[in-house]
Amino acid sequence: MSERSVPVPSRAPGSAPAAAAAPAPGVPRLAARGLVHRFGVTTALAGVDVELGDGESLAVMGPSGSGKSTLLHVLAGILVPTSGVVTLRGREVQGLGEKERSLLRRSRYGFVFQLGQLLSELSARENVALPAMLTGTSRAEAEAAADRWLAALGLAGTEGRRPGELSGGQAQRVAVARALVNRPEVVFADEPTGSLDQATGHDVMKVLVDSTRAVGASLVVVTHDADVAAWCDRRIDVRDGLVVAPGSTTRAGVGPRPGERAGAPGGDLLGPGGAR
Ligand SMILES: Nc1ncnc2c1ncn2[C@@H]1O[C@H](COP(=O)(O)OP(=O)(O)OP(=O)(O)O)[C@@H](O)[C@H]1O
Repeated sequence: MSERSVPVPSRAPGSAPAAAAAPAPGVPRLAARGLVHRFGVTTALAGVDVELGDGESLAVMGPSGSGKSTLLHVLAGILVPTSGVVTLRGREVQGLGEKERSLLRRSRYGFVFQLGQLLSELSARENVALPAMLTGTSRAEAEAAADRWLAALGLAGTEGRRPGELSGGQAQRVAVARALVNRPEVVFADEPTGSLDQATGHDVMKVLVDSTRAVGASLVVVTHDADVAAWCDRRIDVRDGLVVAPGSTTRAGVGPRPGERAGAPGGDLLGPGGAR
């Protein structure tokens, strides 16, 4: 798809800019070397190396218990690895304190998890606005940005609804909007379609991949589903805490995505008449 066809909302005035400097040539956006993570006597990661380029999407596959979620949590600074190094644009982050890691996660990363992650007492608008408010954007500006994101992802008219009043697919689109409202550098998604039927999961993956790419973010997707992994530029397989099939390409650059007609414009997230 054409990146220009994705209607990315402009940044709200006064909203927190991505904290990143311009990327240094040859430095991966996110990288890990020799990651080991143990939970007591269980070794969840046994020495993982991984790199993620600017704007690249990476699927992490593997059987249950192989270490996929642990890898995502360590890459995202949710967990501190037992040993090994994680760098964001060349800067080590695994040694940061909890407060700094929390700030890093809020301001430079976005997260999409399985269904049920939205705050049930808040409206769709408030759920999306929250990360912007947590990084210093005023409520009015954050909610205006939230409305733009919801409209861009095909959810105009649902702003005031609570998660319980949304379909599963709509709720995951709200989650994608929430992950992107701060224009993160990396989006981490753990089984983002895990609770959805195949057709709805396809729609959510399309929105996730297209909109993440449109803001220039890189994407890590943990999944059991090869169809979900096929949306990503690259795939790694994790077994027993090790990467066993690094770098196999699942979608050779420009080929149509699953279910997408060859030659069809892929990025019309707004539907007919919705582009601005
Ligand atoms: N908080 C924890 N405490 C103890 N052991 C844990 C914890 N989290 C994960 N583990 C163990 O670490 C290993 C890797 O778990 P992880 O959740 O990363 O696997 P996974 O590949 O994501 O699995 P699934 O696909 O089932 O979600 C497993 O043996 C798991 O039981």
